[in-house]
Amino acid sequence: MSTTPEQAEQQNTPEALWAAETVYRPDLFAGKVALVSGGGSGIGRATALLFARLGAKVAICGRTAEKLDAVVEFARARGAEMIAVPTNVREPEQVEALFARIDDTWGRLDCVVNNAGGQYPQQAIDYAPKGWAAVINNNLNGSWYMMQRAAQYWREHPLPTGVSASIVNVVVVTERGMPGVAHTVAARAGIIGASRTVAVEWAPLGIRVNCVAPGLTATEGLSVYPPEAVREFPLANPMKRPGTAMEIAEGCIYLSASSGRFITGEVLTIDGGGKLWGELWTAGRPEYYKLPG
Ligand SMILES: CCCCCCCCC/C=C/C(=O)SCCNC(=O)CCNC(=O)[C@H](O)C(C)(C)COP(=O)(O)OP(=O)(O)OC[C@H]1O[C@@H](n2cnc3c(N)ncnc32)[C@H](O)[C@@H]1OP(=O)(O)O
Ligand SMILES: NC(=O)C1=CN([C@@H]2O[C@H](COP(=O)(O)OP(=O)(O)OC[C@H]3O[C@@H](n4cnc5c(N)ncnc54)[C@H](OP(=O)(O)O)[C@@H]3O)[C@@H](O)[C@H]2O)C=CC1
Repeated sequence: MSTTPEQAEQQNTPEALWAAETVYRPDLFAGKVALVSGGGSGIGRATALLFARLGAKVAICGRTAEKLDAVVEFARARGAEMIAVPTNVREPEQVEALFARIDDTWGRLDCVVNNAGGQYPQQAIDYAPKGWAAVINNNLNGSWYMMQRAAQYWREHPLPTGVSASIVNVVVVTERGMPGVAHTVAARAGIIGASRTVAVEWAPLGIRVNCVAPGLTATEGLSVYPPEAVREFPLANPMKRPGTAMEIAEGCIYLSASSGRFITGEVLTIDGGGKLWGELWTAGRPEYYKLPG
């Protein structure tokens, strides 16, 4: 299947996501509650809408209330149960309030997709200490506060016997590094390491912890990259196309649902083979690496 960048963008609207084909059955998450961070746009919105289509009650969080409200309004108009809880995941007390709101609303939680994140492209040698700290805080600390609070929630409110709780952390592909975003690769490698560790520590609580590593995916998040880099992005994998938010969402659902019940501590890479072949210069291609001609 070939998808142009323009087609991938068209597939990122709420209407297209709601209508998109999915392999999952409509009642997969009936009676269950999912939390998706960064649910106001991109991969998070696609995942939240897919959970809702599959019968889950869904809480979405992010820093910008308007983006969250638009998703909730869209989903409720189609019969879904969804709430928006504006939250900066870097602030532990806001994370605390988020979990309190979910508990007050539904008294239950089954799945967390920790998708909120972001960075800026720059050659690493020029990072300011404040910039490095901001990216680490967003992607390592923020995701950690969410994971840890979720585990504490399940320790206090165990799910019925035989039902596992699931955390999916959306990271980046770390195997080859990624020029221009060393700060985020460091943060996400930290989350992968923490996930593998707590997958063992939290198994006695019935909690599975996995990661999804998207390759280049056509979302509004790409707007922070230089046009030269964005032009080259779709060529960064053997399929020579960007992934779609729905393709990443279906991976998150696979790990969150009973299909993932024997999977923990794993990283599911969804990148069209990008970690095997392809170049991704997020801050533009340096002169040294330019090809002749
Ligand atoms: C292999 C295949 C895989 C393929 C994988 C492909 C990966 C590429 C595609 C990835 C796509 C995505 O992740 S899409 C998601 C992208 N979306 C985003 O990244 C948006 C969210 N980003 C952010 O919020 C910001 O970038 C974040 C870094 C966290 C900044 O948060 P804050 O609000 O705390 O920070 P700010 O006040 O804005 O900035 C703090 C400092 O950071 C530095 N800073 C911030 N922006 C800067 C910039 N553009 N250039 C230089 N420096 C900057 C400065 O030092 C700032 O200090 P001052 O100088 O004092 O101001
Ligand atoms: N698109 C891609 O090619 C790839 C994306 N990823 C990762 O996937 C995830 C989703 O990105 P994508 O959908 O593409 O881009 P988006 O920019 O659309 O999504 C990021 C979301 O995270 C939210 N967010 C960011 N920081 C915080 C915070 N501190 N607290 C709460 N919410 C926050 C943003 O909302 P708000 O600003 O309102 O808070 C936004 O809705 C990110 O972690 C990204 O790094 C990984 C690899 C590739």
